[in-house]
Amino acid sequence: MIGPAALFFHQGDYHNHLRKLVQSSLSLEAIKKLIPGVESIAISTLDSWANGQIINTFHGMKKFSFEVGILAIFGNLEKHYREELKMNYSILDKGYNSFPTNLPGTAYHKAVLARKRLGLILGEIINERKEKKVLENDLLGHLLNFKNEKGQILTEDQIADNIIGVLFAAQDTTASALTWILKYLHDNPKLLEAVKEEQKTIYLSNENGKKGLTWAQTRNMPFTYKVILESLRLASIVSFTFREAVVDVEYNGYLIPKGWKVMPLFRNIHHNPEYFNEPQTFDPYRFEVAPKPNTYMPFGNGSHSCPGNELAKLEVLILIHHLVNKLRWEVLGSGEVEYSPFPVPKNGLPARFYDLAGQ
Ligand code: HEM
Repeated sequence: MIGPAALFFHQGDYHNHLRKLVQSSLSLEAIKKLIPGVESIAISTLDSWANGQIINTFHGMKKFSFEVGILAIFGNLEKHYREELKMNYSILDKGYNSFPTNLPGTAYHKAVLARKRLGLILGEIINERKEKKVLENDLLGHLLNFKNEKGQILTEDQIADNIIGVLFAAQDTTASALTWILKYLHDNPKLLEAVKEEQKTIYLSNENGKKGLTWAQTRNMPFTYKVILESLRLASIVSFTFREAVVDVEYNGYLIPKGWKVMPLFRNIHHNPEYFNEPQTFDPYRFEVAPKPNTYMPFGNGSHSCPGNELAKLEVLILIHHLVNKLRWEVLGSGEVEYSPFPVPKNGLPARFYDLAGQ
């Protein structure tokens, strides 16, 4: 449903080539340039919540992370394309994990049709780009310009699968992280005050937000950054991954034979008291000391680790900056967790948001 040619389903040469393309479109140099765009998406997202109605925080954050994903992939894409992609992707999103009954009316069937339409829309965008012949530095530009050592280029299907793959990898993960951060800060008023203080100083130096955030400012939010690290540890959004033993491996006296599937459980490592004292306590200050090597892996590890981790942290910092400077929020939901499939506070953390200036 996501697309068989998406990079995370592959290894070897094809994976290496694609990973380089994705990595270079999400490098520090590339994401620096996205700051004004991400900021304007953050501001309009928050403005739409500020009237006190009940918001499903996770759904709201999903809209935000999707728009940021579109920006990183296509740069400034025309509005009608953005809307069509958004509408069809949300149908795909509802059906990709449903029981695969391909009968009219089922979520699965609707998702299959939406996936076909997404392929067509992406085809149109690709053709337009090719006609314009401009060399863009976004992910689509990198995918279109690729040629391997034999001079082969990527097919339209390979490009479409990888675009949908990146959107898939980027959306729920980042939205879940943001939702947990809002919950943890709400539950820990002293920590929220410390974040506010840090962000207020930056806001004031930007003439009450009249000037946009700079790259240097986003790299100098030490406490907010620790809140993000600790939220990723405690929530462990991607709680495990799959690997396959490519040779016989001996581990702790056990033999893992070649070909066996291995499932490293990041959450168990993140919640192990040997590595993180009182692991169930939300304590950003623990990150004043760097964790031991290989005990902190919210973005995975090795050749498939997350190429979007810097963009994810950047967009979270930007959203939190504007959130704490402009709004206060009341959480209405309980503390329970549900898996959809990523862990999210129950019912997406229903909350009311109020404009601080209007009070
Ligand atoms: C807080 C947000 C995020 C978290 C927690 C997260 C976590 C992860 C993890 C744990 C993996 C590795 C899975 C494995 O090893 O099997 C991964 C892979 C990946 N992530 Fe992220 N991610 C986040 C945001 C993003 C964003 C914003 C993007 C892109 C814009 C992205 C793109 C990818 C891609 C393309 C892969 C597959 C890499 C490969 O197979 O080589 N992620 N992510």
